[in-house]
Amino acid sequence: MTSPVYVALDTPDLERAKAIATKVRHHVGGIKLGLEFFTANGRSGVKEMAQLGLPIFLDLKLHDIPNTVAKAVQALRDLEPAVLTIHAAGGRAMMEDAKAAAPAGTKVVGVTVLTSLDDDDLRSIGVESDSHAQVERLTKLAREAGLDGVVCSGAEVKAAKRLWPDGFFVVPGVRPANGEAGDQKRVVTPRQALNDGASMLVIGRPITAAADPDEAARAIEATL
Ligand SMILES: O=c1ccn([C@@H]2O[C@H](COP(=O)(O)O)[C@@H](O)[C@H]2O)c(=O)[nH]1
Repeated sequence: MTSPVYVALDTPDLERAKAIATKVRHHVGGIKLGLEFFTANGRSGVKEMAQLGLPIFLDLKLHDIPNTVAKAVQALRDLEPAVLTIHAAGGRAMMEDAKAAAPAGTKVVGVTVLTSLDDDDLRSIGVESDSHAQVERLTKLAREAGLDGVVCSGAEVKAAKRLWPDGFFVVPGVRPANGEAGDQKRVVTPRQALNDGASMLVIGRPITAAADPDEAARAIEATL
C-alpha cells in the first residue's frame, strides 16, 4: 500500500531537500514542497526534485484575486503537481478559477484554517467562529467551488469528511505521541488523523529534524 505520508521539505537548500528525500523515499508516499523551498529554488528546483520519481505536493497556498490566482496556476501547469494548495478564504470565484486553470491530474485543495492557529488567533483577526465551525464553513464552500478537497487539522477532519464523504483531506500538524508541537496549535497523531478520515498526512520536522530521518519516517509508518 502507498504511504499516506508526504514529507514536508521545508528548506531553501536544494541539496539538503534532495538528500532527505532520498533517505526517506521508501517510507513516504511523496514530498511536499512549500514556500521556503519554492521562493529559493523556483520552478527549476521543483523539476529537479521531480526527477527523484516521488509524487509532488506543491504547497504554495495561493491567495489573491481570482484572475491572479488562475494565472499563477496556469504558470505552474507544466510542473504537474499531484496536489496544489490555494486558500479557501480567497472565496468561491477564486477557487473555481484556480480549479479550472489546473491540469486534470492535479488535485486542487483549499486551506481552511492553518493548523498554527487556535480560536484566540481567529478572534484576533476578526473571525468570530471557532476553528471547528470555520473549517466546516470553508469545507462546504470548497466543495461548492468544485475543488478536490481541503487542508484542515486532525481535530476537524472527521467533521469535514461528514460534510464531504468523497472529498480529499490533507492533514498537517501531525505529531507522533509526545512529539514537540513547535508552532503548531491543533495537533493530532498520525494514527488518529487516519482513523478520522485523513487522505494524506503532511509531516515535516518530526522527520526532517530527526538525527536519522529514515528511522523517524520508518517509526511513523509503523504506527499507521
Ligand atoms: O494548515 C497548515 C497548512 C500547511 N502546513 C504545512 O505543513 C507542514 C508542517 O510541517 P511540520 O514541520 O510537520 O509542522 C509545513 O510545511 C507547513 O507549511 C501546516 O503546517 N498547516
